[in-house]
Amino acid sequence: MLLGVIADDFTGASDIANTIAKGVAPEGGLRTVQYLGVPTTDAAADVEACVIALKSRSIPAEEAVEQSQAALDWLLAQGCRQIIFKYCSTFDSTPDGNIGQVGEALAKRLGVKGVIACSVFPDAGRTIYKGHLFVGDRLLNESGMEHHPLNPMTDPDLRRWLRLQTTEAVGLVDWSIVRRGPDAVREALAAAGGRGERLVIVDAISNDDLLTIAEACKDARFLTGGSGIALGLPRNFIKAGLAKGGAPAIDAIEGPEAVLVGSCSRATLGQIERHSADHPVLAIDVEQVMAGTLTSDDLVAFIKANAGKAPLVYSSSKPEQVAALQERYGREAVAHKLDALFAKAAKTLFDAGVRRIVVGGGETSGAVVSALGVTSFRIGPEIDPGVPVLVTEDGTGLGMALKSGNFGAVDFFEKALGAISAKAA
Ligand SMILES: Nc1ncnc2c1ncn2[C@@H]1O[C@H](COP(=O)(O)OP(=O)(O)O)[C@@H](O)[C@H]1O
Ligand SMILES: O=C(O)[C@@H](O)C(=O)COP(=O)(O)O
Repeated sequence: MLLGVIADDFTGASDIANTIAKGVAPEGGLRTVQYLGVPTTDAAADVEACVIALKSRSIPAEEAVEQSQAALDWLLAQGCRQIIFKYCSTFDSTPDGNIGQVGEALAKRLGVKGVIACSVFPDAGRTIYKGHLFVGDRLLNESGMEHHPLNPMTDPDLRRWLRLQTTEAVGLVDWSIVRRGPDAVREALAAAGGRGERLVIVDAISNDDLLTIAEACKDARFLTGGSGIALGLPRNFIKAGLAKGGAPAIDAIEGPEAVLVGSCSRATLGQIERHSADHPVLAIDVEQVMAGTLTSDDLVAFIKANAGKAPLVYSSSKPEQVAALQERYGREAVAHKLDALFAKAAKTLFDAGVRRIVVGGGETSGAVVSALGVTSFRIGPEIDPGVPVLVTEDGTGLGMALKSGNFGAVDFFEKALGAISAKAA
């Protein structure tokens, strides 16, 4: 086993699994499996990269650390040479955690300092300059992420934000160093470690910068960041003769379909609007869900009645409506109720024969996949940057796409259903 990843949510896990499986031309990627939770058995002999999806982004920090340590134990037992802690490209966390606590705990356990913390993902518009995170041409705190239902991102200065979650100093390797190449980055990280900086924000504004950083981290035991940091890592192993490379391939999945959306992110709202122009969509009335008068049976009935037409159900609302619902019922209570609603609907639909399920939202995906009892996925082709086709390994023939809230082109939902059933070229 070459590469082991601990991801703090399910969409994030499939994002980085996609990056590793795809790699970069001409070498290609690694044979990658995504596990849902810490596996209880060893990985298959042909697997070169394992991504463990946790649901630890929004839980208390001590629990997130505990789960991440358990994932690390398993990855080390598989013989992984390099470990990554994957978090969101928009640095999703609160002043209470969990990126800092988990990153520090894993780094301490592995006995390393001067560890990169880089959430850059240029293909999805995320760049870091002078330690400040941009989404497209806006700073993080003006990108829509300031309205996130669970972790409003109100500060684009990642060193300052991360420092709220760490016990040790946080460093910065800025772009003037990154542009000088891999040796300069390696030296700067070593110097940061020498100063006692455990985690170090690293600037990057392009995929070329990420390839520089990956080369600098060729021998690093531990990295933290978004999926972008993995871009050049398969190539390191392939060039060293430790893996063969190539493109990901899986079987096409046919069968009835459903699109379930709990993400309230800006990109998702646009995708729902687009989908509703020529497909049946059901807007969930959250007040009715909270009152118990709208249940998963209503979602299931709608999906079944519209089989074959790419039916979509969503709870997603605009920021002011989300705020009003949270004010009335409490943030956790609404999220919990909606996650449970989608989870139950997905399980009923799967039992009724639905075999292509597309989910919008990280927390929502975690709830759905857990309810379906899926333990691992093989990684297929990329649908849009950061979102691959996933097919269950257990022979149930379930094809899925787990879309991070802010990912995907405007026609994502229709495209994803098509990609799951598309035969390999
Ligand atoms: N209308 C709503 N009001 C409040 N919270 C909502 C609403 N719809 C969904 N949610 C909750 O908001 C959270 C969205 O997070 P997530 O699914 O991770 O999406 P994203 O990927 O956009 O972050 C979920 O826990 C979901 O249950
Ligand atoms: O890094 C990213 O942006 C994604 O991989 C990710 O983690 C998305 O999380 P959600 O927005 O909660 O889906």
